[in-house]
Amino acid sequence: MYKLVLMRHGESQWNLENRFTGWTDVDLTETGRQQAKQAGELLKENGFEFDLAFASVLKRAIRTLWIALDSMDAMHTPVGLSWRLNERHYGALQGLNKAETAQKYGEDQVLVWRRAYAIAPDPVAEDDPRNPRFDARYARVPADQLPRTECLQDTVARVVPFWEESIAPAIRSGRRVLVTAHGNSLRALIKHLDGISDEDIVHLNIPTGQPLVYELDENLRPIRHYYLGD
Ligand SMILES: CC(=O)Oc1ccccc1S(=O)(=O)Nc1cc2c(c(O)c1O)C(=O)c1ccccc1C2=O
Repeated sequence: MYKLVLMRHGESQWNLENRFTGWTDVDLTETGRQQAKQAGELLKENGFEFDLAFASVLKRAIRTLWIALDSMDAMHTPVGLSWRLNERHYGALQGLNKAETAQKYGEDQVLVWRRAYAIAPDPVAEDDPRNPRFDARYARVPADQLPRTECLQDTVARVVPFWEESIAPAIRSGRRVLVTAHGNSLRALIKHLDGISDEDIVHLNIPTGQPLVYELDENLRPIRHYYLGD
């Protein structure tokens, strides 16, 4: 039996302001840092150790990992970063809060988007500064793979290959793996692991800063999962 630990980053500044964040590189709040520290302490108290950790290339996930590893006294753990673990790209919604979104697009459109699996918001324009192609951290990503908006289906389509190519092989080789990522990129991973339907996945909400432990059989099929600290 293998164990895999997933963790959503702690509270960020734009979580607090109820803004769509997506690929915007906002940092953790002090509360978010505390959550990461407590998660690390919980993992240590429960005897967890890791041989490898993964995170997105967004600082709120990386810092969550750093703080958790630090409180486990395990900052020597090798870390793999990938854009494929980034949060869902929210296109032109990035930066808007609840009022601005409703004002700009109307409540009806918001309700459609909330429940949709395969509908993406308006993309950021090619020359919009928010276009990932202008960000050095994505320089080595082929331009046709870089999103300017995403629906949840798009996020699943770019997270699952990372699972197949990087995370699953590490687990199969006997490494104990920790993944710190985002609400929708973890939804994508969990959808794949548990075989959750397109309709149901939009209702799955993963709490921030709480380690989620998956026990996997020899074929990496989930046997059970539980949150530490419950
Ligand atoms: C709790 C909250 O205030 O959520 C916000 C934050 C910013 C804008 C709108 C809202 S809301 O109150 O309409 N709720 C709200 C709104 C939305 C979503 C969502 O999950 C949600 O809970 C989406 O997933 C979502 C996904 C893709 C496009 C738009 C939305 C969206 O507009």
